[in-house]
Amino acid sequence: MATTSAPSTAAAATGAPEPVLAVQDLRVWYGTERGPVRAVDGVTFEVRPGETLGLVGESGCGKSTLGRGVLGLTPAGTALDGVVDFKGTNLVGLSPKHLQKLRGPELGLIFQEPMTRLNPLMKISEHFEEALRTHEKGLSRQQRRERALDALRGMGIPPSRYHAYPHEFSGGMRQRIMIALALVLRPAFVVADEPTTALDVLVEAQIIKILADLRKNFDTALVLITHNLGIVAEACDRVAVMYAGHIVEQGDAREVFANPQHPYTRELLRSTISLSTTGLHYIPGSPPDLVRPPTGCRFHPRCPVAMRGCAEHEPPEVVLGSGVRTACWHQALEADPSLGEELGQGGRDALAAVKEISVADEA
Ligand SMILES: Nc1ncnc2c1ncn2[C@@H]1O[C@H](COP(=O)(O)OP(=O)(O)OP(=O)(O)O)[C@@H](O)[C@H]1O
Repeated sequence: MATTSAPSTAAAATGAPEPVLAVQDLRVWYGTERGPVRAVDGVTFEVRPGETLGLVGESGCGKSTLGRGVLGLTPAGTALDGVVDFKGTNLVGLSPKHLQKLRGPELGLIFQEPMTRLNPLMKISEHFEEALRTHEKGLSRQQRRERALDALRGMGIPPSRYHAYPHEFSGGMRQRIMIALALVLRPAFVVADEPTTALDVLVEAQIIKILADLRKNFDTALVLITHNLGIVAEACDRVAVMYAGHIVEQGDAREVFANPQHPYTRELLRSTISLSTTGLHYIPGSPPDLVRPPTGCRFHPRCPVAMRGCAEHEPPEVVLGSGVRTACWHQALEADPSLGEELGQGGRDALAAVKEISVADEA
C-alpha cells in the first residue's frame, strides 16, 4: 500500500519523538556567471534525537551543500530558501550573529580535514579552553578541563596529550580530536561531512563506533555524509539518497538497502564492491550540470527503466507501506494509476526504445 503525500508530520501518530531538525523544501543555489548552480533544489527530511541519517550519492550531487546549508554555512552569494526548523526556530533567514551563537552548543559540524580546522599554533588544551569559554561561560577553569579531558578520553586520546600541539598527532588522532572538540559542547544536532574518508579502515571503524556511542549517550541527532554505503549500513538508522540536488529515496536504512525502490538507489548499490562482487558495475554517464539540470526526473538520461514521460514530468514523492519515500514515476503509478494521465499519451513507453527509434530514423 502506498500513497503520494506531502512531507511527513506523522511523529505524533507513531509515538516517535519530535524531530530536532525538520527541513522542508530547502533550496541552496550558488550564484555563478553561468547562472545559479541548483546544488540543493527542494529537499525535505527530518532527523530525530539520537538518530543518524546517512546522506549518500555520487560526487557533486549536493550532499556537502545540503549539510552546510542546514547550518547556514554557505559562501557569500548563495541563495537559501525553504525551512530549516531547529527546535521550533527557522534557521533560514536567521542573522549570522544568531546562527553563530547556535553553532557549537546546539549545532555542530565535523569536517573532513582536521588540519585545516585546528590552529597549528595552539595546543589542544587551548582549543578546548577557547570553545568552552566562548559557549559555556558558567564553567570554572577546572570544570572546563574536566569536560575537555572527558571528551578526549571518549575518543581514545589520553589526558597526557592534552598540552600537545596538533602536528604531534597522527591524522586519525587529529580527526578524533576534532570530533571531541565538536562534541564537547554536546550539540543537539551534528553534521559529519565525510569524517573518515582520509583515514585507514581501523581508525574509520573506531570513529564510527564513537559516533554511535555519542548518540546513545547524549541523544545527539547526526547527519552523516559519506560515499561509503557500508558505513551507512552499519552506523545509520535511516538513509537519504541524493541525486542532482534532490533526495530521490529516503527511509529505514536496512529497508532501503534490502529493497531499493528508486532506480538510482539500485544502481548505486550495484556499484558497491562487496565480497560477493565478481565484476564492477558503473552507472553509465555522469551526474548532470546543475546550472541546467535535465527536465522531468533528473535521473532519466541515465535511468535503465526511464519512460518517455519521465523526461518531461517531475515525479511526485510516494510514501510506501514500509515508510520509505521515493520520487520515481514507476512507484507513483503503482500507488495511483490515475497519475498516468499526467504523463500523456505514450508517456509510459520505454525511453530507451524511443531513443533507439529516433536514432534509427536519423540514420
Ligand atoms: N562555492 C560553489 N560555487 C559554485 N558551485 C559550487 C560551489 N560549491 C559546490 N558547487 C557545486 O554544487 C554541486 C554540489 O556540490 P557538493 O560539494 O555539495 O556535492 P557533494 O555531493 O558533496 O560532492 P562530493 O561527494 O564530491 O563532496 C556541484 O555541482 C558543485 O560543483
